[in-house]
Amino acid sequence: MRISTEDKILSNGGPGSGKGTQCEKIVAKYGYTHLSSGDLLRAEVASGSERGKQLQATMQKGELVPLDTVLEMIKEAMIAKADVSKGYLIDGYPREVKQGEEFEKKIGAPALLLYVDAKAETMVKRLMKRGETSGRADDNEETIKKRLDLYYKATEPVIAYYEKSGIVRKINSELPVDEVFAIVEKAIDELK
Ligand SMILES: Nc1ncnc2c1ncn2[C@@H]1O[C@H](COP(=O)(O)OP(=O)(O)O)[C@@H](O)[C@H]1O
Ligand SMILES: Nc1ncnc2c1ncn2[C@H]1C[C@H](O)[C@@H](COP(=O)(O)OP(=O)(O)O)O1
Ligand SMILES: [Mg+2]
Repeated sequence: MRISTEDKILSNGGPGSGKGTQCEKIVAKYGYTHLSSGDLLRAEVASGSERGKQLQATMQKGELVPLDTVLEMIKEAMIAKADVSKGYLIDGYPREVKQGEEFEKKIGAPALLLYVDAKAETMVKRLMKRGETSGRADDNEETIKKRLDLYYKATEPVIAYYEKSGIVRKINSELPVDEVFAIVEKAIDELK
């Protein structure tokens, strides 16, 4: 499956930076198909499948699930929406450079990477707050710390990897949600 470049936007950034929040607003305004790797994985866990049980254990530890699993899920979800999609907004993928390389090989190059950026301190605060109601097994102090460490080690290099192709737009996510979205809108509108 190859999907044209202009039909793919990536949303990346640390845990709790605000990717999901901005993606929701993008979907409401632009009608893209939102595919969050974390949501896809949590749906698999919720299904109670054997594969889901293994994923659950990995996610609870704040680690990355195997590349093949997550790429296969994204690909399947893209195919399922191919007829109706006005373009895809892929959230939380790639989380390591290797995932980016495989994505380019199997699906194609993206047009834009929204780099949703917030300070570590801000992300921890937001995740602890989210944890009060999210019911997510990974929104606890210990796992948050591991996710942050892994983010700086494995995922930040992804941003540098895409900088080379000039598609990265850094979004200051320290601002209130609507102000963040104004920056996001500008980045997307520049594509047109
Ligand atoms: N710009 C913002 N200002 C304040 N709180 C925010 C902002 N963006 C997101 N949040 C809050 O931070 C938490 C994490 O946001 P979320 O979108 O789930 O992040 P991610 O998908 O990157 O983990 C949520 O509880 C959300 O309401
Ligand atoms: N692309 C990917 N590769 C490997 N593991 C992934 C993944 N996307 C998500 N996961 C796993 C590990 C993450 O810690 C967990 C939660 O992901 P998420 O919902 O995208 O987190 P958040 O939105 O808080 O950044 O799921
Ligand atoms: Mg999210």
